[in-house]
Amino acid sequence: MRERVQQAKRWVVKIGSALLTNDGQGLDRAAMAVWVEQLVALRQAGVELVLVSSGAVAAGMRTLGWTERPKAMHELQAAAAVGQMGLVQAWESSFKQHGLHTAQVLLTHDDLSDRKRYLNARSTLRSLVDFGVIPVINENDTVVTDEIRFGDNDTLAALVANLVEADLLVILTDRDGMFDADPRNNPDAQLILEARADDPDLDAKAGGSAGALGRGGMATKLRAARLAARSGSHSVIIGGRIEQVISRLKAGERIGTLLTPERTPLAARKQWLAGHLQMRGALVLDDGAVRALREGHRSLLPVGVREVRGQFRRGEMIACVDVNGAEVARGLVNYSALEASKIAGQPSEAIERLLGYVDDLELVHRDNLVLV
Ligand SMILES: Nc1ncnc2c1ncn2[C@@H]1O[C@H](COP(=O)(O)OP(=O)(O)O)[C@@H](O)[C@H]1O
Ligand SMILES: N[C@@H](CCC(=O)OP(=O)(O)O)C(=O)O
Repeated sequence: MRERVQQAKRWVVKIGSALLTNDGQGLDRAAMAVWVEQLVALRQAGVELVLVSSGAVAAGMRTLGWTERPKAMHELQAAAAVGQMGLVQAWESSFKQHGLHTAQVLLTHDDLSDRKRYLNARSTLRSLVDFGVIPVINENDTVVTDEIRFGDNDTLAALVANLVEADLLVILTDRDGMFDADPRNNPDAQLILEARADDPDLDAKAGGSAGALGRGGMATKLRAARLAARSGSHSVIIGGRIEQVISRLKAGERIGTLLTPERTPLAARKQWLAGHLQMRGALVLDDGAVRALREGHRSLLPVGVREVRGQFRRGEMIACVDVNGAEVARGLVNYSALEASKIAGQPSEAIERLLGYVDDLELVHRDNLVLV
């Protein structure tokens, strides 16, 4: 089972508040340096990495000299604004010692529920990863209202795992993993080493609320693992203070709690694509493009499109049909109908000249394409 962890090519690593701030005593830079060392080694082993870092509120509280987590939203938001500064500075300076750079990405719920913003966030994160930069993500606490909060970064991390199509979500927390009862009240609780994410028996075990600093507790971590499993990602819930935790996970050691999905990432994503979206229009492909999709399993480039039918926006679902109107594939389109009609039949290098900008070189990326 642990070979899936070893083989995972794209990791999202989430670090909780309690862990990062050494139970509220301010950012634990020494611990951060140790994780960074291991994360750098992961990168060197070819793993693509996205970090989700909590701790803004906890770090801000410390800076402002507050000892108790405030309840009022505006106070929490103020603390987050103060704390986020130190948080990203600490990550940047730690990665910089290894010659790597970080990028701050602050997201709200709206950014991931709107298709267009979702695609934009996805391209930006992918580009950052391609440039060798480590995205450090947190919720945009200073602007969110109650209705649009993720609230806990476990959920945010799972949605990021969906967004970047990660094969592994690692949730680092202050316990060794998920136990069969809350270890705060049950000294005999046993660590769960492996389980199916969708196992209903887990719900009763992941009870209890969060610690004094975190927001989620184990229930949100379980929910996060289930969300990540929907796009085929494995999750590990594990203690961030375990010695060499990340390197040992990478080496396949059976530590922490591994929660497995029922399907592989691509199959899960494509099933979602095939079943869950309404078709908004169609692209008529020439024979070469039909072959490239069917036989080469390639992305659809504008050059192979003869005609654009219907009205659609970036991120919506369209059908790809051959010249006789027979459906070849369906997928999420990277350009609106108007933009698509301007670039249809043209090489991808011409997109910038024709539109004045380039979102993607493909009209439909093969990861977002299902053959029918
Ligand atoms: N079954 C369980 N196994 C492990 N921890 C649990 C369980 N149920 C509840 N918890 C509690 O969840 C806490 C971790 O959640 P939280 O405080 O939100 O941490 P983080 O800041 O890492 O997100 C643990 O300290 C633990 O007391
Ligand atoms: N965005 C918040 C994190 C929310 C939170 O507390 O998350 P977590 O500690 O992961 O349960 C912050 O940076 O303080």
